[in-house]
Amino acid sequence: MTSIEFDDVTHAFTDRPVLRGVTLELAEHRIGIIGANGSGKSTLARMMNGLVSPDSGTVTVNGLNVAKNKRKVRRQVGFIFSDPDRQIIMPTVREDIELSLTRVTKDKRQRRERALATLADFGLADHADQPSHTLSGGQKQLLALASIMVIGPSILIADEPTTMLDLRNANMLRDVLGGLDEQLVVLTHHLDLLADYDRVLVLDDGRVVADDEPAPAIAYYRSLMS
Ligand SMILES: Nc1ncnc2c1ncn2[C@@H]1O[C@H](COP(=O)(O)OP(=O)(O)OP(=O)(O)O)[C@@H](O)[C@H]1O
Repeated sequence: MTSIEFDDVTHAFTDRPVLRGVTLELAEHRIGIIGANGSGKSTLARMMNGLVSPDSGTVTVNGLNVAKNKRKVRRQVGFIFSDPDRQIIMPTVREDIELSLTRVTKDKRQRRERALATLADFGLADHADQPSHTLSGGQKQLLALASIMVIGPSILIADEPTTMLDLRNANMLRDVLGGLDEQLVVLTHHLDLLADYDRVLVLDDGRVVADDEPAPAIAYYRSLMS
């Protein structure tokens, strides 16, 4: 069982407060975070793997203070963004997965075997030797996800993972994310994505203003935006 805890976390960029005393314990399997542009969602998410550190308060992941244990935490917390091109590094699809696997095994043959098995798991088996930049947007996002999951994180944070995808690919990614056993935290403006999640938080101006099941949390957000 994984857990992410925020204890009275504040943060400001230059002088502008972005998070204002956030206290949370996130232990559910699938959690959504919604809120207006600039409400602080990405900042909150980036604190979960040490990309941003709090000005005051603490963030703890599986019992580890993130600010003091960034390396250990990053092995446990995977992160995907809207734009998979930010995460795809190698010329071919298989090589990209193999690069991630250098963190897991030194054995080249094992890396190749595991890369091919992972590509099959993520529906990319037929694309193993394709140049990564020629994949469709949906396939690129699957590759970015596969490259993260192959390292074996216990938590996945997805920051607007469907923003660049058409409806078919967004639905496909929703299903792939929904099938993961790992704890999942998704930030999104695609509210439908969260319909069967366990918990949805609404952020507004750096504060958690609703924390509920998806339907009431989304209804609250809609009322806030109207
Ligand atoms: N590196 C930075 N330097 C300065 N200001 C920043 C930085 N990162 C974020 N901000 C500011 O912090 C505020 C919160 O940004 P954040 O990205 O957390 O919001 P968000 O809720 O994820 O927004 P969106 O839905 O648009 O992605 C915004 O006003 C943003 O301009």
